Amino acid sequence: MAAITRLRLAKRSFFVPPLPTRTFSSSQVNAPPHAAAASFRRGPRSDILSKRCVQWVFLGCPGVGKGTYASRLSNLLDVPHIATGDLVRDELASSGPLSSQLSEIVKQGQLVSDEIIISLLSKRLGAEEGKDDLGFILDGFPRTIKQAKILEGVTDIDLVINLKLREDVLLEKCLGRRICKECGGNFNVASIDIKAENGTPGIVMAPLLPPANCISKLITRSDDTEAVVKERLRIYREMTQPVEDFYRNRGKLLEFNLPGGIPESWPKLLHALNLDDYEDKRSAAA
Ligand SMILES: Nc1ncnc2c1ncn2[C@@H]1O[C@H](COP(=O)(O)OP(=O)(O)O)[C@@H](O)[C@H]1O
Repeated sequence: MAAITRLRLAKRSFFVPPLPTRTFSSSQVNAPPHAAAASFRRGPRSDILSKRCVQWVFLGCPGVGKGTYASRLSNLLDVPHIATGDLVRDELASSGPLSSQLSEIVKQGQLVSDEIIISLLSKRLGAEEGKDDLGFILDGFPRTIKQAKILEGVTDIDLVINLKLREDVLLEKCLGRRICKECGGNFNVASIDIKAENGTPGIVMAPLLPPANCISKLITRSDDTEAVVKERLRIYREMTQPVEDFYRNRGKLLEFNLPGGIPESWPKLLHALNLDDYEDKRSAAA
């Protein structure tokens, strides 16, 4: 566990103050920008456009799109995206000392022990040592109250983005997930088109299809079967939902109801984070 103290990254250029909890949904596009994100605007222009530090966490059920949006934000803000699910899968693929133990746990949709996850995370953070301390975007960690407390003991998290989507859609999205075994690209063949009913809004999410050269190389995650996804959702409710309360009570939780697929959700997420013109400003400053 000592190695996780590497997470104590220096906050250099930016401080994001604690923020009130609020829910952002598609119907609230015109709501005032998120309090934490508002500090982006308050910062001097040089801070906005040059290197800055974020220490953010993505929470959300399996299939909600944590990896997709965390990776997009990581590219936009130029900070490392650290996904513990990827660390587990890399360890499995490397046939390292933990792989046979991990294989059974992951196949059944169970959580890996806190000790193993922290050891994998510490190893990954070790790879960042010596690089600019720009912060990080964590995806898939913390997933238990114990992990959240360990993280709190070693560093300050500025913001926790809690992505939300209805459960029937989560299942469809997990079952539609495909990965190209050659380029590592993530795709989704599920086509979601649920009509509005009894006051519940409908939702449309177009498939994210692979390019022609990936089609013959697509694989499915071993834990993306219906039975295992349902178990992962159950475990999320039991073990990870309390982590939402942990951050809600600390005023750090931004709830974001995904209004649809990437083309609809991405600009709204940027708006909720008060980052909607960040891309333009960055290119203009380049
Ligand atoms: N923080 C964590 N604690 C325990 N197990 C984890 C953690 N992160 C990932 N795992 C393991 O890796 C698997 C895949 O994780 P991830 O890709 O984040 O899945 P999901 O699509 O369910 O969000 C999990 O089902 C779990 O077995």
